[in-house]
Amino acid sequence: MSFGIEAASYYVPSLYLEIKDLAEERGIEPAKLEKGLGLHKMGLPDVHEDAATFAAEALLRLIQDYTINPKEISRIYLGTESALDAAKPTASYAMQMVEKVLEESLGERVFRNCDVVDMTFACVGGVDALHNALDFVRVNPDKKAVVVASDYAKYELASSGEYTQGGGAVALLISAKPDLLEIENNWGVATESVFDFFKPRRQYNKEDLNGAPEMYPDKIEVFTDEPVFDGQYSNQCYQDRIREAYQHYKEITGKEKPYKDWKYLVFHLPYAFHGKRVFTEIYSLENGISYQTPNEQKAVAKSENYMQLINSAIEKTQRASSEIGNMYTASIFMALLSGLQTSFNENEDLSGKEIGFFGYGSGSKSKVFAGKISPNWKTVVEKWNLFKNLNNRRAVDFETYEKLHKKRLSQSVNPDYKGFGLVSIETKNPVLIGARYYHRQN
Ligand SMILES: CC(C)(COP(=O)([O-])OP(=O)([O-])OC[C@H]1O[C@@H](n2cnc3c(N)ncnc32)[C@H](O)[C@@H]1OP(=O)([O-])[O-])[C@@H](O)C(=O)NCCC(=O)NCCSC(=O)C[C@@](C)(O)CC(=O)[O-]
Repeated sequence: MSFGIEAASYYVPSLYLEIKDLAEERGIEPAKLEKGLGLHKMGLPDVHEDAATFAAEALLRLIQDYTINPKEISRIYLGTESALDAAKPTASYAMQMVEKVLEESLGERVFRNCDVVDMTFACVGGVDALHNALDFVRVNPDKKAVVVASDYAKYELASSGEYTQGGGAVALLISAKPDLLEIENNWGVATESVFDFFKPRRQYNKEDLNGAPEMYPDKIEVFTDEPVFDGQYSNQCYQDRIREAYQHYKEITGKEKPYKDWKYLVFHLPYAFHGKRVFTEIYSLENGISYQTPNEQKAVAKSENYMQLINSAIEKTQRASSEIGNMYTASIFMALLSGLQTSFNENEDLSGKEIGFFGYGSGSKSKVFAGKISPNWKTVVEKWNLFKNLNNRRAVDFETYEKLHKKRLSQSVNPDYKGFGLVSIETKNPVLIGARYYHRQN
């Protein structure tokens, strides 16, 4: 029996900022961001959007595009590091929004008996959700589970993370009928507790907080959506963890150079070119290439053989990331969608081809695993129109971007938006303070 991804959907917010506009305002050479890191556009949530609306959009599309009976979904595991509450899972908000839409046709509370939970380990939380969902269907082959990865990657203005911002969600149906990708049960894992990127509770004066200061006492301890991070150290941790997880994968599978069998190498992409920049280490180890300095490592990236590997196995998986930016937990899945959509558009036959995955989450953990493309993969991909949809978004100017970032806008940039949106956050009723209310605009 085989297990894996039966169907997949995504949601990307409809606003974006051109990276060259950001570069100009911040005094950064655009070529560094475009040619050095592979960034072109940065996806941005509108005023009414957050990780819960992203997740709800992706979940609803999954159900509608593939005519799934929601009552057959036994579990919804949501990977996120943009949780809206420290107790009530973001998955419960997303589930409720979708239930409301389905109410008319299917009756109240279609997810009444569904087991819904969030999973958090920075960017690898979505892969953890996938891993657990697969374990669940392997034990219960007649059941289905949904994985949603949803995040808003936000950094402090003018920080080195600012140009990598992005957001959105990917939803996957996991079952014993893997029409898209069959996933094997071998998981290379590497974990080390480090402080490369994290979101601690921090104390603020209420006037320094974004949003609605009237909601808060004078001093408040909150989790903010902007991380504490050390960019170059986080790159090093990412490189170390994927090397260790890949080594572990080799040990448990007995495969000698597994990457050579993989049609696509799908990485967690904090920015488009990250995978190809860090994989030089594993590539060198596998091919007996030694280097002493960072510059010598960079030279490996320019070698003819490595360039060939990038062109055939990595470049197509980067394309969506260049248009969106970091999606944290959803980035690795969007990289998969990007590669498959490109192959679909180019009429390639991927049936039976193997794909290798390199997940990473700061703090830190990596998971390396692999899957095989199913003969039916095109029937899943034909619903996506990924690049067409990315071309239909609305550009905002730099001033609007900064206002959105500082939460200084009270009206949506796109007042005619269609879809899920936050309507209000309770500020008065003491037993409901902070409760979030959503609706769907048709
Ligand atoms: C990612 C960094 C560190 C990048 O940091 P940086 O300082 O912006 O860039 P850099 O110096 O590392 O690289 C710039 C590249 O542009 C090139 N360049 C320079 N100028 C030009 C030019 N004119 N024309 C063409 N190319 C140019 C330059 O040569 C170099 O390319 P290379 O040669 O090394 O391949 C920064 O953006 C950052 O701090 N980001 C936030 C943290 C982050 O994304 N870390 C990534 C690893 S950790 C991770 O992935 C987890 C995460 C972040 O997603 C969170 C989670 O798990 O939840």
